[in-house]
Amino acid sequence: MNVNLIDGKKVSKELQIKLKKRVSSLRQKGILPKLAVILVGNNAASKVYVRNKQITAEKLGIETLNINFDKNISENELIKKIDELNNDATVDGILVQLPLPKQIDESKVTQRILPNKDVDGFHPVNMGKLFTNEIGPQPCTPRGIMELLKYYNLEISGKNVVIIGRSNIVGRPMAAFMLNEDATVTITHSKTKNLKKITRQADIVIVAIGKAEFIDATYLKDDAIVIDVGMNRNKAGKLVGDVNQTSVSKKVKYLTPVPGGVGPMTITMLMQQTIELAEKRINNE
Ligand SMILES: NC(=O)C1=CN([C@@H]2O[C@H](COP(=O)(O)OP(=O)(O)OC[C@H]3O[C@@H](n4cnc5c(N)ncnc54)[C@H](OP(=O)(O)O)[C@@H]3O)[C@@H](O)[C@H]2O)C=CC1
Ligand SMILES: Nc1nc(=O)c2c([nH]1)NC[C@@H]1CN(c3ccc(C(=O)N[C@@H](CCC(=O)O)C(=O)O)cc3)C=[N+]21
Ligand SMILES: [Mg+2]
Repeated sequence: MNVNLIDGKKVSKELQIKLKKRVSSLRQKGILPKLAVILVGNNAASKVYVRNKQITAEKLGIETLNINFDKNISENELIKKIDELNNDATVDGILVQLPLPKQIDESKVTQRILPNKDVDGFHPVNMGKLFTNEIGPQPCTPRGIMELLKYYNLEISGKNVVIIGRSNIVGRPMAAFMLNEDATVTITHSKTKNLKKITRQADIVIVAIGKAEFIDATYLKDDAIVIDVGMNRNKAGKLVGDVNQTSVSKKVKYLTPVPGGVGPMTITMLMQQTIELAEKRINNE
């Protein structure tokens, strides 16, 4: 059986045509949607993300404010900047790139961003809304994955979904999204025993562990749908996922490639959410 590649680049392009129109209509009303991005230090995955965000925002007409801090910045300095952006009426969305250096408490930073400027959907108020199936800003990567499954008409209701990884960025919110669509959800992590036994029963496997090409065909059943979230550099410096794509593509039914799968969708969802927050300016007037 030949694997079907899930083309995140193509789906992104299609969605971005609609987003561009929404930006134009905002700009006609005098609203310039604006996203502020804070990067501390220079994590490799974060740098890819920052670069691609910049390119896409320009293409769609979204204003960006890029703020770069040295990795030794204090927590107080970072908090001060967030407060400044919270109070800046021209800023619709604030995103702080994760991970942050050790001296900075990630949850403190996440909670400092006003929930109505929390374009990543990581604030506990917004996470709470997601887990109770209410509307609010949502984490972009899992939201993008849901869009991909919808685009390819892949059924979720009643399916066995196994998520590998329990980060606040991907694994945990992914579980909530899937539960909201009536999947039967299992979250696994580094303390999970017999991981293979669990993943081999999954109809849909979402891999977000941060280890280059860790998952091979032996973890999966024949007709599985595999979503590879990983964004790693291999020894040759090439961008690879958490899934051994060569091994897996001989076995499964659907697979997201790296690059060109989940990554572009994360960017597109971030743009969409920035627009959604900017559109609220009209409703709040
Ligand atoms: N494409 C995209 O848009 C995005 C890509 N990424 C990429 O996705 C990957 C994961 O990111 P993120 O979620 O932030 O990573 P984290 O490092 O925050 O979390 C990794 C998770 O994987 C679990 N884990 C690690 N090793 C194993 C193992 N051997 N078996 C089972 N579980 C394991 C950890 O378990 P424990 O909790 O026990 O430590 C942890 O829950 C990275 O490569 C990152 O760059 C991230 C965000 C967006
Ligand atoms: N607060 C926060 N939110 C995040 O969502 C977040 C973060 N911090 N920290 C870093 C990770 C990583 N991440 C990526 C998103 C898109 C690509 C991406 O565009 N990938 C392209 C790469 C193409 C290329 O340039 O080679 C692709 O997969 O096709 C990469 C990485 C978001 N993250
Ligand atoms: Mg830290």
